[in-house]
Amino acid sequence: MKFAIMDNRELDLSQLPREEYQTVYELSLTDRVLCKICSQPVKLYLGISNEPSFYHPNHKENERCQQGEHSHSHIISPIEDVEEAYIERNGFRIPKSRAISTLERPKTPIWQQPTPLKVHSPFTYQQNHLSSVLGISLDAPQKQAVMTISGPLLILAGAGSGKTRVLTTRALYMLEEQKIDAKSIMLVTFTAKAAREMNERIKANTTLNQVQLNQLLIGTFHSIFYKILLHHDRNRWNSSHLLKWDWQKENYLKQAARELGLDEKEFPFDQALQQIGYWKNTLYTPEDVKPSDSFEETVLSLYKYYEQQKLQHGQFDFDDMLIKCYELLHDNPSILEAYQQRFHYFLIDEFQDINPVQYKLMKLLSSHTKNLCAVGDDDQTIYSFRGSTPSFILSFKDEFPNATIIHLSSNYRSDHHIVSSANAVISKNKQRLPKQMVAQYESSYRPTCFFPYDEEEEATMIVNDIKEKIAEGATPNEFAILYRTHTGGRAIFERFVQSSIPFVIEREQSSFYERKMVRGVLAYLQLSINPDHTAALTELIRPLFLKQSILNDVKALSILHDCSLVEALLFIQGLPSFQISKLKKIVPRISQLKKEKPVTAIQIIEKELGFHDYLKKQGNEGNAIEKGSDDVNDLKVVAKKFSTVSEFLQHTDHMTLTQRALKEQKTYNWSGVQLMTVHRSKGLEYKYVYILGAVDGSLPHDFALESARKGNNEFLEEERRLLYVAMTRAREHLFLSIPSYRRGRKASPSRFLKPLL
Ligand SMILES: Nc1ncnc2c1ncn2[C@@H]1O[C@H](COP(=O)(O)OP(=O)(O)OP(=O)(O)O)[C@@H](O)[C@H]1O
Repeated sequence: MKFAIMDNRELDLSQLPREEYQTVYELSLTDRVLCKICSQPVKLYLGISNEPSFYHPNHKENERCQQGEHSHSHIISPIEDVEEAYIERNGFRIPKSRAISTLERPKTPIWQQPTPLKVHSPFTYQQNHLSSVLGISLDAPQKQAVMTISGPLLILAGAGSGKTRVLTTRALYMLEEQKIDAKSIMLVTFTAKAAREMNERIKANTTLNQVQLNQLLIGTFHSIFYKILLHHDRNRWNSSHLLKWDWQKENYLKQAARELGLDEKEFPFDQALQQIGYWKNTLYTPEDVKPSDSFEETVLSLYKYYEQQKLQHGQFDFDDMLIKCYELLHDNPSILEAYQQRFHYFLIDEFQDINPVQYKLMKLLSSHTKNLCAVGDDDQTIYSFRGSTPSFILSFKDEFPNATIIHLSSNYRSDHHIVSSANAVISKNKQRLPKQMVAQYESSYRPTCFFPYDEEEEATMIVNDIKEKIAEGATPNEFAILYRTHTGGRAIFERFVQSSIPFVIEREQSSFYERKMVRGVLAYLQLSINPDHTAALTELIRPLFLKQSILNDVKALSILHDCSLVEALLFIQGLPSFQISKLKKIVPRISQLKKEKPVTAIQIIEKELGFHDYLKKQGNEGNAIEKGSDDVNDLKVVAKKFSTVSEFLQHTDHMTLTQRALKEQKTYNWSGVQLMTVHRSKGLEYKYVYILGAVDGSLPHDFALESARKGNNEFLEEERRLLYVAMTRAREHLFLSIPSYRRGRKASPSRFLKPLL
């Protein structure tokens, strides 16, 4: 049905501006929207596959009223309603009441049909000759990869081509057929999960007993090389000396910042830590670094201090596990020899993500036998910010001239249309080995783009689509929703919290509302409702450019003058005159904010209450990936859905507490729809995959576009690889969301998809 009544106003979906669909949808969930025919509550359908429409949850009622709407269509023609909605006064047409539907055609498209991606290459089935090795079926290149044991070997395994199957079968083949001593094999993975999986698969297929199996070394780089360090100096490398958490490292950086006279509250320490990690993983000591700008110059000073402090306190971090192990082996030939006597065969998974220190370690260890088998896909390098680089794959043949290179190019995971469109995307990268993945089957489904209005509607449409599919028999575990950055998952997380569908989110992820800038804006709103909100006042100190030490004065002043904490700001002594006049302007405005619509209140906070200046200052500090202004724009997208500040704050509190509770849960249920960043999805596969925000600015990320504008395409290529990884996670159904608006601004489809649209 296209018509409904809400608060005595008629809603006509052909006239309703698209930006209001989400609000009407949410109100329809609370029975505020009524059927035009029978006056019973109706819901708004907002999904992917069908056009939005009003419907009765009860099927019979729905049919009856639908027929009623058709037969009475002349009564409810939008034109007639338009006429009725106006009165003439002094020659002007004035609306009788504030109608939610506009009379002009909305500028945003009412509804755009989901569009399948154009797939240019037809499916040509090439039947692979499969044969069995130890009962595991393999195609010819897979088999060759399994059976090539001696010498350097690079297995270039495209997405879904059976890399994991090959690695585990290869290990089994070495143990079972070649009778190679388990002790002499080292298998390195990137994640503990991958290591566990390989272990289990090998265990399930081997005839070796547990003791023999335990001699096979399978682990992550960190676990393996940390064990070596521990073995050589248990005291020095005792885990109690490990700087495990970022906050521990940040403490050192903050100490250094204080000594350097940096404004501790303003500096992006997380970004600095990332930069230091990058230098360490590329084996750049503080002495080797040549800073390229003022930010790097500052970080270099912090880096020096950080390393000195660690040394003084006998501590180490995760990066040191690899660096110090490399130094140990490199500087002590006898120790290296001892390990070389034990290990003769080396297998490395996810070789495309190897960083210089990891590469050097493996090269050194395998230098005696050169039995180094690396499995990777240069198209899936997505960790360059940690120092990973595809260059080790690209130059493998130069490093090992007699290396065997095997290409696995059959994709067993995904349907032809998914493989073919992913091929079309990645083929535009320049820094890659040319190759094409070939699918093994074709289905009637096409990867599909759909066009929500914004992030909120995107989340609603996806959750409803999943509900429909579950009703048709799918299970929640078969779905994954992928986003570019953690903040990109905010709306979808909220929609899942409000739904009854089980879902799983990365556990360590903090709530969007706990981000620094968001906390800052919310503090104004919280103080507007409660001017004695101590935590909010603490947050407000930073955007007001006041010293944290002033907080105690403010508390004392509020007792002395018997006023609220906010009012006490006006009694602070000794401030420069510009700050006094600023506070005189800001303090009375804060209490008025609660009368505004939340989105208007945020605009006032930004423009009139000085938050914009604060943001600008933050923006200059080199935080390229996650800008504070983006967070504020995201917050405005949420705020738009609420009509009062207190409702909005209730929502933000509820979401923060829910996410905190998830984080703190002792037992965790891993079953449900998976919500994760694209980075996290690597190596995984799902029947249904939804990619959020396939628009410029999101995927590719803004910072990559910015970098490309300055002539550096490196990051843009990595963004394309991210999209490739995301698309190739899907087995049968792939949905790409192209919202018309993102962060409140008009968005355009990802440039990576343009050839396919
Ligand atoms: N020879 C084969 N016959 C049948 N199915 C296969 C074969 N090889 C791999 N597969 C299946 O293809 C899918 C992808 O395999 P796998 O996960 O090992 O790929 P991958 O190369 O690790 O993928 P990615 O790098 O994209 O994560 C799995 O479901 C696997 O069982």
